[in-house]
Amino acid sequence: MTLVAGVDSSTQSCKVVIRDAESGALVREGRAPHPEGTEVHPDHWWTALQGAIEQAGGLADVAAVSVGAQQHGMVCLDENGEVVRPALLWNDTRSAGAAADLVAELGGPKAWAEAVGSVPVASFTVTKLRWLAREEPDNARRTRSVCLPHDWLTWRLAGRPDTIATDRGDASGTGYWSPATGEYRTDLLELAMGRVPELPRVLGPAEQAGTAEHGGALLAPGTGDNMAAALGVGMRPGDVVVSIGTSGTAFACSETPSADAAGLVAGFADATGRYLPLVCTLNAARVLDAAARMLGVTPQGLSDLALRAPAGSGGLVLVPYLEGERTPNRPDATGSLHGLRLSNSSPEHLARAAVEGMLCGLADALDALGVEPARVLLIGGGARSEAVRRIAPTVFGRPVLVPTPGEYVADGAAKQAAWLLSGEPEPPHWESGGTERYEGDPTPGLRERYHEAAQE
Ligand SMILES: Nc1ncnc2c1ncn2[C@@H]1O[C@H](COP(=O)(O)OP(=O)(O)O)[C@@H](O)[C@H]1O
Ligand SMILES: O=C(CO)[C@@H](O)[C@H](O)COP(=O)(O)O
Repeated sequence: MTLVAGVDSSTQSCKVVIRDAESGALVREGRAPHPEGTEVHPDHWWTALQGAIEQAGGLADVAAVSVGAQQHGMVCLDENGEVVRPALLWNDTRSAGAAADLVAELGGPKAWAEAVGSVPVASFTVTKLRWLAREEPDNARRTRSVCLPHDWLTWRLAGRPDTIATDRGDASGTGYWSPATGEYRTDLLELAMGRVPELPRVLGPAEQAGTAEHGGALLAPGTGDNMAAALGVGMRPGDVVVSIGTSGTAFACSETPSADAAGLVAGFADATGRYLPLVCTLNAARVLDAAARMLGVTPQGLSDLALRAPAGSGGLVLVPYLEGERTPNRPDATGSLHGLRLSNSSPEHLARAAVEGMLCGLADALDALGVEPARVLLIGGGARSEAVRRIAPTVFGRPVLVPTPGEYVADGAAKQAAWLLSGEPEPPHWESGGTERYEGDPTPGLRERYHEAAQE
């Protein structure tokens, strides 16, 4: 049996799956937590990766490895390859002002959408580099090269060779690489930083990034976590995937690049050579964590409570902007409760309002994609909640399919590794565990009440 490993180095944790390259059967797996915070030293990702690999029984018998990771994070390296400062993550909003400045300086949102497929908000790497140049000029001067979380981990697995590699998917989240042309826009980096640091080489979908320093496994290009999830879940044309992790994302696959001047849809590339229009919110699974904490219950307890309350939570609306928000672009917003009455002042109503509020944000994300999906697939840690699975169709106004709970980002990375080994033109097709279908009547007035509350 030839084994491949896939890594998901996402916001909250690192997961490793080891699968049979031929059938995709799961052989072993491991995981380790990441520290809290929106600014994290990459060494923590490396430590977690080592822990997860060890728990998964090591990589000694693995033929190829691929790393999927959280998108956008700014990793700055000095002339010796040392990390200049802790990475600013995708959910760090301190560069919101820099984003607004950059958008204005290039001539507005349309100019950015045409240049790189996306209008940058604080999540995008380019805005973090502008923030660095303005707020930490010494660190900006010491920065010789800039890369992303998955690029850095792949480079570390390779034993820190002279060059760093990335892929189309993750490059498309920088704000200085164009999915439409497949080229870096170094003029935009110049605009952000006043100079152009060294950048990773952008590999094709099944191109080799290197060889692991220990054990000699081949290293596949890796990609951003959403692109890896698309591959892992076996996305088909017409599918929309809604992922409820630390971020909430809704994405479709497309044969052509997109450029939304309204700035809601990020025009990413995917991990197969195609495109991945995507809408991202900052507030997803952690809204449920916060609600469970406030109510003093476990995630299971929150789900039980939410399912005991009436649809629409008796008019109670929770606007879930606990970390500010990215879509809509409201980096300084906070969460709020609306419509509180004696009749809905119960743990059950609050639990349901948290689930419904979080899902209303994702329903808007789904709508913003502007596609009529043939299937909506629900994945990510939050989809493990029974309440989320049962309430989602009543908020989205359409049935949802929930694949067997699993680590679809790590699985997609494992598929990339198997693809590299196969040398085939398309990634391997592995049998999936099937999906469970959830249906429910749309809740009257829910999204209207949410929109009214979110605008206050
Ligand atoms: N049964 C559950 N019910 C509700 N939330 C859950 C459940 N299991 C996991 N989660 C949540 O999923 C989140 C982690 O999801 P994950 O997709 O792994 O995130 P990320 O990829 O951003 O690190 C956590 O916030 C966790 O609380
Ligand atoms: O910023 C985005 C997408 O543009 C996020 O989706 C990050 O890629 C983090 O993902 P998770 O840790 O929530 O999976």
